[in-house]
Amino acid sequence: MIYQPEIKPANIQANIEVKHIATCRLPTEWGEFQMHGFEEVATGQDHVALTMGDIDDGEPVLTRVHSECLTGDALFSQRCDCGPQLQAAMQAIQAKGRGCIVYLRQEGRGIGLINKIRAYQLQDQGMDTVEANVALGLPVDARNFVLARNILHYLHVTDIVLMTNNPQKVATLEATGIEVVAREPLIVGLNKENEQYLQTKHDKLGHML
Ligand SMILES: Nc1nc2c(ncn2[C@@H]2O[C@H](COP(=O)(O)OP(=O)(O)OP(=O)(O)O)[C@@H](O)[C@H]2O)c(=O)[nH]1
Ligand SMILES: [Zn+2]
Repeated sequence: MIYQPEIKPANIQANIEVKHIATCRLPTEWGEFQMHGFEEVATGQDHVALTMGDIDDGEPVLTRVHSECLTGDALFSQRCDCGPQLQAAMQAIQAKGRGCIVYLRQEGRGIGLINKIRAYQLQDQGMDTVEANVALGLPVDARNFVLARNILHYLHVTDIVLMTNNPQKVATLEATGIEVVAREPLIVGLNKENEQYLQTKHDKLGHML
């Protein structure tokens, strides 16, 4: 438990039940993972987890809880650090031969792709990442991490070493019942385009950068 009292977890989050659908091999540039497909029971929204090695032996599992970022993860955007973080997490898991990536389809911190594009448009006009969401009448962070807990529990993972710079993610996961035994920073992908964005994440969202 590395909960820091000054960091408040997000409000008690709704339980989003998931069901496991299928699992396959996923050979990647960073080794072979198993890819597990899940669906939310209520909506059918899909999510995946990538795992490597034996993760159900009760030992803490090196884990990344990654939120979908189409622009950063797939389109090589330099507006954020998501793509390099995902890559670094996969590399770290390969180096250990054991770990888990929960890939949540909660694009744009949960506001969805189109709203993220709207928010980027406002950021092009001078707002920061927080101000843009507020100006759109949207939550700054609408993600639900109970979902991640449910996926981890399906995989028999209860104790994790979490790769993140976001202390609120640690606190929120702990509030869901996941034991975060340690945090590993993921400071990669800095560039001229995302300098200001990362500064805002540090100043307004408490990220440890
Ligand atoms: N609404 C909004 N979402 C963004 C923006 N930039 C990145 N995102 C989304 O933010 C999510 C990633 O969250 P981050 O705040 O970058 O990082 P984090 O997951 O909280 O913390 P780390 O574990 O350290 O990566 C992804 O879903 C991205 O699509 C933005 O300017 N506006
Ligand atoms: Zn991103």
